[in-house]
Amino acid sequence: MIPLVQPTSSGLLQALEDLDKGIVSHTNWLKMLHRALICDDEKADEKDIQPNAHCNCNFGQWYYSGKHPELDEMEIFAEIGRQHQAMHDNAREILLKSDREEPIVFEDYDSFISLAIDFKLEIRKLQQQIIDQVCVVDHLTGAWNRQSMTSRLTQEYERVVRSGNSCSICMLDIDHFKQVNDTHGHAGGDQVLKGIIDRCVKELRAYDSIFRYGGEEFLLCLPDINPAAAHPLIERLRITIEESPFELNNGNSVKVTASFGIAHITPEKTLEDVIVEADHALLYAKSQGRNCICTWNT
Ligand SMILES: Nc1nc2c(ncn2[C@@H]2O[C@H](COP(=O)(O)OP(=O)(O)OP(=O)(O)O)[C@@H](O)[C@H]2O)c(=O)[nH]1
Repeated sequence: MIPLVQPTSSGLLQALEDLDKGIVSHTNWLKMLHRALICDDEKADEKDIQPNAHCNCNFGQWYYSGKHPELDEMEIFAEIGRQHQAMHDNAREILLKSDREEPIVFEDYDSFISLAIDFKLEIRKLQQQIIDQVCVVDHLTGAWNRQSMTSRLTQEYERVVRSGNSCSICMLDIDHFKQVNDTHGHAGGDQVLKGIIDRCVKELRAYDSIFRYGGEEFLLCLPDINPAAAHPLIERLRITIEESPFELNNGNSVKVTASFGIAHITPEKTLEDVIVEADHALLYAKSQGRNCICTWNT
């Protein structure tokens, strides 16, 4: 199953922009390099002849800055770094040959230009991966978004039907959240939403997933858990939310509670039925005074 949450995407969106700048600056760099090689009155940039030219260009400075931890863990990002260095190393060799007035054979040129093309294609591939990731994640909380929920839950439903394994879903809704916004502002409310996800990550299992279902409502998918075991797991989460105050950036501390509705996936029900059941169970929990769990029994 997919993990609980993904890192929030503001860093990734910034990376998309920075990668675009990398493409633009290297397109300009290629133009200047060709000029230096072709036009008699143009000289190569001294920086391009240095052994560490790949660290000194704008993209290189950004690449080695360590300011994008989300990318540093991606294999494709490491590959881009290798290609970028190889491209600069090749350019340096060509420029030095030109300086020494040695012939630049077509193999030298072809290998250099292939590296330059591959570098650009690899950056475009990374950008596509980032876009795919950003599109399935809720930007505020890092939970999976509603668009990704149906396909993920369908996979889980099919697994239950195929293998007979159990799976529960749980609706979580923060109690009186409007009051949090009214008292602490929308920014304070946003911090509480993020804090709820932190508490879910702490209490749920690594293979559970959290989807942002609506404003202050989340759907938890709990695979391989029998109906009897789902309740104690969610009870731990309920208590953690109730007992750990949320520290806001403005120095205030807020206490909130949440209500929960649990339903179980079974082959004879549709996925839509199970979501409706969890929703009904949640409404019942609200009607019972909130800060409690209600399980739909069929
Ligand atoms: N800060 C913040 N508020 C949100 C967001 N999305 C929805 N809300 C607010 O969530 C509140 C939900 O209010 P209600 O549906 O009345 O529910 P409630 O106050 O939690 O009351 P109960 O659910 O009945 O306990 C509204 O005030 C919305 O403006 C968001 O992304 N950020």
